[in-house]
Amino acid sequence: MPALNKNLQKLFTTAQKETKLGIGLMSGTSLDGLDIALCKFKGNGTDTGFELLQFITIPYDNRFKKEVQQVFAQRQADLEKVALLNAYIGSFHAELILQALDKWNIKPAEVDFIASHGQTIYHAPKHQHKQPDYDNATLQIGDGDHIAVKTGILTISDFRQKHIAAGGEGAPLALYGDVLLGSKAGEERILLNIGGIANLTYLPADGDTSKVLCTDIGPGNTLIDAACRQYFNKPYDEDSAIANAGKVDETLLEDLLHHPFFNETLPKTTGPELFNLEYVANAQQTSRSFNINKTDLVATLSAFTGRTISNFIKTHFNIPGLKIFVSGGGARNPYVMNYLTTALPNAEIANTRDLGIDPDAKEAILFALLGNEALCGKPIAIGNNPAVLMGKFSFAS
Ligand SMILES: Nc1ncnc2c1ncn2[C@@H]1O[C@H](COP(=O)(O)OP(=O)(O)OP(=O)(O)O)[C@@H](O)[C@H]1O
Ligand SMILES: CC(=O)N[C@H]1[C@@H]2OC[C@@H](O2)[C@@H](O)[C@@H]1O[C@H](C)C(=O)O
Repeated sequence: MPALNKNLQKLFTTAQKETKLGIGLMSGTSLDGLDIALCKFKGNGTDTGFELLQFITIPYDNRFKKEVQQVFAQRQADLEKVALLNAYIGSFHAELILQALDKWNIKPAEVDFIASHGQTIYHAPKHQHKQPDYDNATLQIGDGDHIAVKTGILTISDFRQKHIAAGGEGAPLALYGDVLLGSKAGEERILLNIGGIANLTYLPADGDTSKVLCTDIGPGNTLIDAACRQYFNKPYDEDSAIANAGKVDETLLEDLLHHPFFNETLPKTTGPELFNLEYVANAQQTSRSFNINKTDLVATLSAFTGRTISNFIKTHFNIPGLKIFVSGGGARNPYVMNYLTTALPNAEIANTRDLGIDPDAKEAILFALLGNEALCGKPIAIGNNPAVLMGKFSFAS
């Protein structure tokens, strides 16, 4: 009988370990940096014991951001650049992981696995691309083999393709971790993540997973960031300084809200392919608000984020005793957070820190958890989402 490939032998041993050390990586649509979460897992599924041991966001420099922006969410892109970036981002992320491990005094050999999201460069759900011959599609780059070979650590990557292959839109994948880490019997909860795009997971008090809903809502920070980059030469509106100095243009705000995306059936996903400055320019044209000053524009876009999130929650989850736990960079945007508090007076709004989950680390933790499930979990049926284990395995040699 031929001998079992050594990688597979090691994989079996790793999968059966009582506790595992895993690194979760997230590089989101905001392109602010790489989130690296070092987590310890015991068990799997609803019995997952989890501890965040270390977390760091390593900011991207402007040169890297500009390179990725050349292809990010672009209908037309240089294919050579895509190929180069796929390898480059894998190697670059590996380098950042090694830097983080060195800082934390941990040897790569102590880490059982890396779960890497990669960098989304194009997200194309069918309701958005509308091409009859094609189904949902999404593309994340930053190849897993490069990470595995450069770090020497088993790497699990490209999680979204399985979700699409099994009938989903490839996102949000947050629901699997949100259900495992965020549910509490007797409490009606929403876990709201305000990243580039805002999404939420509804976790019912009775724990009935068929009632769980996880969906994108619309823009989180993406339009605010785009306007700050374009008109203020700033990566984002730090502490809402610009929005707080501006005045909301109600006519433009109303027009921004008129898009079929907001009436799509749930769950639905989106990205900066739709919510970009062209979207804003079109709304400005229809509402004849081209002349508003740029400070008012940032205020209006911030209100747009607050309005779409609060409208969504009011429409779908008008539930007494609702508790909302916020994560993502948008939780640091006071304008958006104040908007939500005012618009949702019946809900209690807190931070995921109250659940023991660092709000900046949440998405990286969720990918680490998906990696743990890929190694030793079972597919879980949640709502009408595909019951699948996701991720592709890359070995170091
Ligand atoms: N002090 C602050 N004031 C206002 N906004 C802030 C502040 N700190 C962070 N942000 C916002 O958070 C963003 C980063 O958020 P986050 O890291 O959650 O995004 P992401 O992970 O790229 O998004 P996604 O979940 O869409 O993939 C910044 O681009 C900015 O808009
Ligand atoms: C295709 C893609 O990268 N989508 C991201 C993005 O950022 C937020 C929102 O849009 C969400 O759907 C998703 O990420 C999170 C981590 C998710 O899958 O749950």
